[in-house]
Amino acid sequence: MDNSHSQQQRGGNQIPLSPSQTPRMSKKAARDLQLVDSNSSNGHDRGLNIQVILRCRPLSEDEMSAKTPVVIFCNEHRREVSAIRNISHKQINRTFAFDKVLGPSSKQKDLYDQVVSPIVNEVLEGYTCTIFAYGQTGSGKTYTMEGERKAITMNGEFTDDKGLIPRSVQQIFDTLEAQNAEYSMKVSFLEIYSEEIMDLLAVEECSKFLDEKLKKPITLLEDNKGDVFIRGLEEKMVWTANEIYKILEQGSAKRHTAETLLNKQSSRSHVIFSITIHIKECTSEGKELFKCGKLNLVDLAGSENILRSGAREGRAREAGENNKSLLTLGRVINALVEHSGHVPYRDSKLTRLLRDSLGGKTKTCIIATISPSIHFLEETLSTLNYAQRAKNIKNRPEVNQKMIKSVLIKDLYMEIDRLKQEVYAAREKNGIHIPQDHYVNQESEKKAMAKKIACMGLDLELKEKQLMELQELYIYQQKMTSELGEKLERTQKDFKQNEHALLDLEDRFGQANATIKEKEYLIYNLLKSEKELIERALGLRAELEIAASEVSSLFNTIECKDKIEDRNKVLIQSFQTQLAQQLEVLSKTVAASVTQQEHHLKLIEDNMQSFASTKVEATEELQAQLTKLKDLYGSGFKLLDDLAGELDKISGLAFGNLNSEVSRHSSSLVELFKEVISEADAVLSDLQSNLCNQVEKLSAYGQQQLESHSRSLQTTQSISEATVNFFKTLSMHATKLSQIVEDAQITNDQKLYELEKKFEEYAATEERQLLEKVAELLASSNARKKRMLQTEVDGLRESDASVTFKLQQELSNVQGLATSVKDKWTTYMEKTETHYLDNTIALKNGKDGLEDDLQNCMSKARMGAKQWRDAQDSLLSLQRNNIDFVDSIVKGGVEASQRIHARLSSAASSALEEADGVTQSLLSSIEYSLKLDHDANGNINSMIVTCCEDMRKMRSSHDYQVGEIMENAGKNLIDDYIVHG
Ligand SMILES: Nc1ncnc2c1ncn2[C@@H]1O[C@H](COP(=O)(O)OP(=O)(O)OP(=O)(O)O)[C@@H](O)[C@H]1O
Repeated sequence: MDNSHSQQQRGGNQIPLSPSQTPRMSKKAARDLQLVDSNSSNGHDRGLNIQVILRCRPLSEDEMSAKTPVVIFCNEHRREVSAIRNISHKQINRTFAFDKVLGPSSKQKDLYDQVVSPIVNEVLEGYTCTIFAYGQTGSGKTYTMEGERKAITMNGEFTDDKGLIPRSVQQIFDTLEAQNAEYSMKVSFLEIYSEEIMDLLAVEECSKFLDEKLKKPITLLEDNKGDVFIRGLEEKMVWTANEIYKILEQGSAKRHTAETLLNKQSSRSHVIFSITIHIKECTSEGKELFKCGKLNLVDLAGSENILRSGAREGRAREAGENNKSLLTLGRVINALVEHSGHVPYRDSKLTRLLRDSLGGKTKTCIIATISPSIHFLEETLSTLNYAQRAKNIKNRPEVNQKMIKSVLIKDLYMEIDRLKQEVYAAREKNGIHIPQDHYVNQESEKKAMAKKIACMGLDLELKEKQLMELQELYIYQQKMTSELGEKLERTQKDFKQNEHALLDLEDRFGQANATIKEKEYLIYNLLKSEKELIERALGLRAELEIAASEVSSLFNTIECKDKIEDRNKVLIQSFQTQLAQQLEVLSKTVAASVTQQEHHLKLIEDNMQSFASTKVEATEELQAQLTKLKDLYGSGFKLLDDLAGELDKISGLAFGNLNSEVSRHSSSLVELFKEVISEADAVLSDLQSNLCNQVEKLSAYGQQQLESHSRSLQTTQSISEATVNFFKTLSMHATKLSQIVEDAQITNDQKLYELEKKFEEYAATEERQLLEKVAELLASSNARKKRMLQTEVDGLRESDASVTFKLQQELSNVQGLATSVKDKWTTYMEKTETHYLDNTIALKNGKDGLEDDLQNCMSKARMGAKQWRDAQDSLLSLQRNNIDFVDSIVKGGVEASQRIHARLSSAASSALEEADGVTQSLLSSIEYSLKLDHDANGNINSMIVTCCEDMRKMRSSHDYQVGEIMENAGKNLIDDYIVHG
């Protein structure tokens, strides 16, 4: 009937174990021992998901009386829980599935039977199992783990409200007793508060320092292999269930005492109650083995957030630390679910201690507790999310290795020795004394702790700074909150005012609705008509766009035309400038040629004048020589007359008979001389007349030359004048042409501007009219526009054609003018050539005549000389004939005659000599004159040839230039008007 009693009776079956002995230590020892049983073959080593149970508590009495709405609905059958909330602005409808769902009506027994009992059986099989209770404050964690405080009756019996811990304890003992097993059991009870571990089973040493010693702080350490163990944790051996209940009561009492001191600590601390069981087994070979099972029952702190839990100032750290454990637990769960490489077990003591329960070899169950109240919906959803995530964690549960008795005993002896040493050290010396290796370990731990403390100090400073910032933020937020509160109040006031206004507005709204309906009908009709209008307008717009595109193409054409006209203008201007340049060159060439010709003519004139003067001089010299000759002959004749008178006198005196003869001879001689003189006179007069004739001819020839040259000068001048006139006319025509082009352009521009203006006016008018009478005007408008455009285009074409015609006319005029000028030029050139040829012929004739005359003169002179020689011969023969005859008669007068003869001879020889000299000089003069003539002829010929050549060259170059210019101009103009056409 009393479980504790019955257990005490079976105390002899229980195995005493060291308080610090844990399954981890068993593992360590097992390395040196024989491995008896392997759990790898039992099929439980495969990944097994953590079991997650959802428990929803019922509404409390207060909540029920306040008619708190329920927002959580559990479907145990489908193992689903739904959070449903319907508010106008926000709608929540979420469903979560778990391994088991226990609704508000579920009892403690239901949970235990369905969930915990199988776990306890696993523990008794040698597994380590952990059960977490997770949820917000007041959701029923403690109720689930421990049960109602009044669950124990006055007789020490439990009511139906007892939690899973007492039920588990009861089941363990019941099972072991039923098996009649030999076992040992130890329990530990600790609390993690502000990341500090408190041993809830520690003995109170001194009531004086109750506060300090109330909970003995213990440390969490890791060995070299990273396994976690707790130094200084009390593990109490228990033999009966009642002992455990007492321990639980004591531990809870400690918690409650602290709670009164630290103000509701329970909801912010994590509590772990552990039961470790060693059960003896005998193999078939008779060997004694010990299997070890462990059950961890964890009541976690409330999962609500720090601010909501009301942590302030000094308690912020506490809340933060507890929250740190919870947050780390969450992060560990996330890391395990997401299979990330690093799992932050070491970040909190809770996760360090329960490392094996999360992703390790432990069988784990999480009981998530929630409230159905609407007020905790947010936290409830958070818990549900958290639990659902935790569902995905996989553990690989393993049965703890079994140990043989001897090893276990050896291990226990070692532990006893260690404890004895501690006791010995304590007895020998005052104060605290520990063994050497413990001291060394503690020192190293101290150093590590000091380092850690330094780091934590820095961390603390940082955290304090952050805290300050957060406090400031918090103050600011509070300020904001108060402001917002004020605003809210104001808004509420406004809201009330607005409510009245809203009612008015509602009335108005009703009226307006009716009006709107009427207007809607009107708008509908209007929209319909507007739609039709828009369709029509769109059609019209399309047509307008087409018209606009046509107009733009027309504008483009006109623009193109403008460009062509501009180009023509530029071409004409360039042609004009080119023509002016070439004309200038031509006029310069003509002027140069005229100057050259004038120069040539002057040269010819000078030459002719010099020739004429030379000729006149020569002729005068010749005349002078002839006169001299005449005088000489006259003096000779006079001398001869004198001699003859003397001879007459002598002969009259000496030879009377001879008078007749002498007079006969004399008369015959006189006659002869007269004849000779007359002949000589005739020859000389002939020569003189020839020379005069020649002079006349020369002067006539000079005159002729002068006349011809003045004629050619006149012709050249007239050619120059004609050319200048031609160019003047040409430039006048070019000016006219450019004027015509400019006029045409101006007219076109004007017309285009008018067209544009007209088009704009038309477009505007049309638009206006179109809006009024769209459909009717469309056809007429288009026709009008087309007509207008056609008219304008025709006008433009006509003007273009007229301009083209004018330009062609002007071009033909220019061409005709150029042809006539060319003809005139040719005629002038032919005339000039003819004149030059005539002049040349006349000059040649004159030259020939002159040569003939000179030849004639020469022959006459030769004849005169011959006659003179004949006369001399006749005289000599007459003298010889008369010598014998006169010898006798003129014997007396021989001497005189001889003297006379000698004198005559000397006179005759001197006369002959002089005559020869004169004749010689005459001949040389004639030769010089001939030479001069010849030279003059040569000069004149060469000059004429040069002139002719120059004229020919000039003519050909002028012809070519003028032809080329005219040809180019004609070509350009024709080309341009071909392009324009
Ligand atoms: N399933 C349930 N059925 C009936 N009553 C319950 C249930 N769960 C909780 N309660 C009641 O709700 C109250 C709060 O429960 P409990 O103290 O266990 O919450 P808690 O989560 O442990 O809170 P804290 O974290 O503050 O310790 C208790 O009075 C308890 O009796």
